[in-house]
Amino acid sequence: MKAPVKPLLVVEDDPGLQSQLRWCFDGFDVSLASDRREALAQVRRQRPGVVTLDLGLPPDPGGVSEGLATLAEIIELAPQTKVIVVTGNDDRLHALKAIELGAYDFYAKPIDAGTLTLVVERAQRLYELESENRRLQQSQVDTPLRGVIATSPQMLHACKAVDKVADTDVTVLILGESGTGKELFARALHEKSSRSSGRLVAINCAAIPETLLESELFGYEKGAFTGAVKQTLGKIEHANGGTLFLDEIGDLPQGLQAKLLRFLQERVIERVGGRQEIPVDLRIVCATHRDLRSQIANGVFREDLYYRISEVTIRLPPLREREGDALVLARAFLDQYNDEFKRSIRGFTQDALSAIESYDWPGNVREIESRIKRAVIMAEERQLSVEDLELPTQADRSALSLQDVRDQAELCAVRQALAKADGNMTQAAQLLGITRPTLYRLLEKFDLKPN
Ligand SMILES: Nc1ncnc2c1ncn2[C@@H]1O[C@H](COP(=O)(O)OP(=O)(O)OP(=O)(O)O)[C@@H](O)[C@H]1O
Repeated sequence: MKAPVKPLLVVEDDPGLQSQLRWCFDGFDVSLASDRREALAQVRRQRPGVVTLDLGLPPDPGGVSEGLATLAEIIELAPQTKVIVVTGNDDRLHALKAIELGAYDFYAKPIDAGTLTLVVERAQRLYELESENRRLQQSQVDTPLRGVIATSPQMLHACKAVDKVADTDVTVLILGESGTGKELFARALHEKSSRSSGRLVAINCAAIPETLLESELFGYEKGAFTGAVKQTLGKIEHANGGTLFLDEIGDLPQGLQAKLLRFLQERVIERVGGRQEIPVDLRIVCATHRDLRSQIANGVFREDLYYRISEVTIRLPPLREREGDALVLARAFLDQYNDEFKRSIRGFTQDALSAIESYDWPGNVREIESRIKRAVIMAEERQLSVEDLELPTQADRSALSLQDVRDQAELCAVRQALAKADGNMTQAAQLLGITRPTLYRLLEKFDLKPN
């Protein structure tokens, strides 16, 4: 079997060295570039694993400014590529500068083809290992559902549930806090189902005023109300043959709950202002962040509708309860936004990793995504820090300890009581509802004087 071609880019402006280097790397597909523009064009085209880069390039062949600028741009464009800079003899200073900028290694002229080949092969091996590693990491986080990134057992369980119900027609209720991925799951469920060639029509029951929601869902006939100038189909009819996603079902007004229940039981609708029963064949997926059972107990959600919409319930846990998912999501969003904004940020500082793991993520995946996106755009260093992510540091977190909060409240109350009682200990103790000895102990604790 033929070994795969390994693209290698040689950036060198000396024609003599170009022809020497063109043939000396066995097993590599060598391309040549003699200046920055050509080099970047080749990197874009070939995506080489390794680049050898002469630092003395035109228009500054006697210096290093052009070579270093080319290096910086190659790393920006292809952060995974290993760049070996070729320097003049005895030019350690610039070689070290290049390493600081992100070069993988350096090699001093005069060129010895055998030694340079060894350096290039070693770089290529590392490049391949890292690529393989990334591929493996990616396959570990790939779940059976498109677009869903997760490694925690809780989320893999939810993915499996989607897999099992996708091809049935059962009504699915997806529960979870805001930003946990309910809509993402609804879309994945639709795509996996036999109705995927039909449409997925989504409607947010909380975002549309009650007066409009009925006609949005069921459509209306011409003349049904002022402004109904032509017959209009509703979301339910639009979803015929596909899936209807009712987001925030817990906010569906009670009058419409009865109408939806009727549709679920009989699978026919009547447009607003119409008399005709229209059969509709679709699958319903609902989602809510509300606790429907307590809404039933409070009389705001119909129990019969609840049983209809929850033939299968899938719970998406909040991010703080998913073991290991925050880090996996953070890395995946970093890759995504590096690509999107053409940045080359290489991971997170150790403090940032700890902060990501220990933060509560009240906005769940939506919050982690937007924090990483903002940080990728704004960051000035090569790694994202706690400050870039605007997450609480260890110091902030300990300042919020319950004991500190209690102490602060106690201190404030004691000061107020002493001020009101004008330093009279008996009165202050009465105001606080404690004994005088306890008040004395508090004064000692906070190093306060009665007056
Ligand atoms: N496991 C995940 N992997 C990748 N992206 C995710 C994941 N979960 C959620 N997201 C992304 O997070 C964002 C919020 O997700 P989504 O809108 O599905 O949440 P939701 O639970 O429906 O929120 P809400 O209740 O506020 O409508 C979307 O951009 C979505 O793509």
